[in-house]
Amino acid sequence: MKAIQVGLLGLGTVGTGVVKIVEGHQEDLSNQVGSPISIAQILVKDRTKARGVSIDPAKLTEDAWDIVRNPNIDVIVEVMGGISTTKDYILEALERGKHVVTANKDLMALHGQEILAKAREKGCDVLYEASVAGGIPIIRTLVEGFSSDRITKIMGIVNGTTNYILTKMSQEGAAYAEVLKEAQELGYAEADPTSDVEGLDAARKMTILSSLGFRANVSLEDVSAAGISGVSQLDIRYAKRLGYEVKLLGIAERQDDMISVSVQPTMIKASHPIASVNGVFNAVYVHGEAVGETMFYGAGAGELPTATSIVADLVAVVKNMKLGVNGRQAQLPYNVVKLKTDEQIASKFFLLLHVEDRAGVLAQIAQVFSNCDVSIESVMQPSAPYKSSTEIIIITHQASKAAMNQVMQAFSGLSAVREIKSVYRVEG
Ligand SMILES: NC(=O)C1=CN([C@@H]2O[C@H](COP(=O)(O)OP(=O)(O)OC[C@H]3O[C@@H](n4cnc5c(N)ncnc54)[C@H](OP(=O)(O)O)[C@@H]3O)[C@@H](O)[C@H]2O)C=CC1
Ligand SMILES: N[C@@H](CC=O)C(=O)O
Repeated sequence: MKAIQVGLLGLGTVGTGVVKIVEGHQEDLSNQVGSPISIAQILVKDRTKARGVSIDPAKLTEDAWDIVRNPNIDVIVEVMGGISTTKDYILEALERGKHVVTANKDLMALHGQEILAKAREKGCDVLYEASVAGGIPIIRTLVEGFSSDRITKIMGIVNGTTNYILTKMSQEGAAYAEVLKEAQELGYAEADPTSDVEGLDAARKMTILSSLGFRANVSLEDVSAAGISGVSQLDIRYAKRLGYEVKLLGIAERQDDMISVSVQPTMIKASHPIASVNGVFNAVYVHGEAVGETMFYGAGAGELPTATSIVADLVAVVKNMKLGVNGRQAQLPYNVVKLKTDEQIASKFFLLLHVEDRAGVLAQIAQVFSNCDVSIESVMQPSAPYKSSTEIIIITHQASKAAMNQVMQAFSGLSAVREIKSVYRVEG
């Protein structure tokens, strides 16, 4: 039985997990696909570096082209990261008839359509389950499990690093910078963690999920993104007091042919199942017209959870090879959708304001909301232990983003409002 030859691009956190699972589960994998799977060559930056697995040094190369151009390699597993050069390797591998499995959301969010078009042309598979939500099989679920339904909402915690940070801030009062360092040490964060904390990693994942879920050509520029670097301990404490948790949520909504996709720190009702998703765990809530509410949960980052998705894709590729049906999964989006305007995007909002401590201020503030057609659900003036009488919290009823922008603008010209400390979308 001829072994399937795999070329592994990258032997970091995820690549090491791939080697462990392919080697540790060899018998089971081979029984499933009908051939042994062999990791024949591995790309690294530095061949002399100590590795977390024992590797025959003869398999290591520092030149990606050695692998991409090797005629004996059947499947390329790309876990090196990067965009431009990595895209060249993948396109060349496809040109040469090799199948590709990747965890690279940056690449798939930016150049997915081009890569999938090449895969179709060449009759090759490009599978990327690990690119979103680590060990949760959410891509397969959206593409296959929901093929019969029309998805109207995808809402999720899709970045493990930021969820780890927010959880530690919320449960242990830990300092942001310290926990970020921990998340890096645990192998959760991106090479440049700015993309985690500023919401770009989640935005890339939401681009992928909304394209697949809505079967539409959503691009990264369509996704508005904000991260967690401005979330304070005070915000988290007030959220808790009001019965909410602060989570970095990706939210994609569709109504007929109009969509909106965003990533932002959000206050979610503590009773919503997503509010109790903690640590490096991710969860994706999907609402379909027919199925109603569903939710998927699991580890969103880390060596073995991510490698599980990679190796599952590898198994799918090899099964397709046996059936001679590679390339059929690379379906291109066919729905033409338009982006909702700020007038059409609605949610509840939380505002923490620093206001002048004098009579009549609340009436002035209420007048601004009323002028902008935003109705107020509740107002709270925190008492001890949050005893500054100059802080007020307002939660609105559903309001459009455009109307809230008008409120903000009006506050910036109102001396009664000294500072807009925080504004959050509210869900649940
Ligand atoms: N970490 C996680 O939990 C998850 C990561 N991902 C994605 O998986 C991919 C890999 O992530 P991760 O394993 O964490 O990254 P690491 O930084 O841990 O590993 C990257 C690996 O690629 C090698 N490499 C990088 N650039 C080059 C290059 N130019 N030439 C040769 N080798 C190179 C490195 O070599 P060397 O070891 O010699 O430095 C290293 O082995 C990324 O796209 C990431 O976004 C997706 C889901 C979860
Ligand atoms: N940095 C990412 C890794 C997985 O995609 C995360 O924290 O979710």
